[in-house]
Amino acid sequence: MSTIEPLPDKSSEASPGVPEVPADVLAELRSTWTPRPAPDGPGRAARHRLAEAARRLVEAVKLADAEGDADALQSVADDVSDLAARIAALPSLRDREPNLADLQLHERSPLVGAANPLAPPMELEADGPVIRAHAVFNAAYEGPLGRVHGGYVAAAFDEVMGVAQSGSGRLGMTAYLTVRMKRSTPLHERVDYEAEVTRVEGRKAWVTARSYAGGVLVADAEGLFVRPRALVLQDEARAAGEA
Ligand SMILES: CCCCCCCC(=O)SCCNC(=O)CCNC(=O)[C@H](O)C(C)(C)COP(=O)(O)OP(=O)(O)OC[C@H]1O[C@@H](n2cnc3c(N)ncnc32)[C@H](O)[C@@H]1OP(=O)(O)O
Repeated sequence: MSTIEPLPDKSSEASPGVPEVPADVLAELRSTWTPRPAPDGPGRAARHRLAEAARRLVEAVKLADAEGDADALQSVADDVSDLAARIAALPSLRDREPNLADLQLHERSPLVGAANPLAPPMELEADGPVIRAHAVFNAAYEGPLGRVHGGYVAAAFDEVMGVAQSGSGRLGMTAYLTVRMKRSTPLHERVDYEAEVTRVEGRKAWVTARSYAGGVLVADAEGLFVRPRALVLQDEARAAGEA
């Protein structure tokens, strides 16, 4: 198995075809995913703890043996069902307008959200124009035995690349995402990601990304992010108002 050099520091490199984005604009674009801050109060800390407990619960359920004690499984199914009802009876985000902290990707996303039990969660950081991330996928993400399911391999890329597109100076939606899975992505060990914008044309931005396990390239991806026409019209109206 060939290994590669540690991920290069590209923080000071400008790619041809990618406009220079002023630091303040970039900071604003990236404000929806800032690296995860400490919880802003005891309620949020408790919510993160609940999500982490739910992650352990999901993995434990996934691994529960059908050949074990059926009565014990029925009993914990009753307990989990009661717990779900207790949580659903607590005040819900469905009942109020979300605030900025609720809307942050690092809070709510199914890949990086600390409050979302579906998220491993991935950790994100900016290194100049390059977005780096890492994650450990537990047994709940298993596709082929001992390996991450291909859909989650692609989803992790979409998240990292969706953040990296801010290097284009604007945000768009994933129009296409092509992932080349060169090797299996392993469970239970750290997977590293890096992504950056490689080309910008009008409202289209192309982003490439790579993932590594133990320093070995396991997958790479290319995606097109398109700023929706409706948002472009809003941008133009705002710019005309400011002129
Ligand atoms: C706004 C910030 C959100 C951040 C989200 C981050 C990542 C995500 O996970 S997004 C969720 C998954 N993605 C989606 O749900 C996207 C669904 N699709 C859409 O909403 C629309 O098709 C959208 C926005 C991509 C394009 O729609 P629209 O604004 O009408 O653009 P449209 O006029 O059709 O196309 C614009 C240009 O893009 C090109 N284009 C659009 N889609 C594609 C595609 N799939 N492949 C190649 N080119 C495409 C068109 O050919 C056109 O090119 P040109 O200007 O050269 O003729």
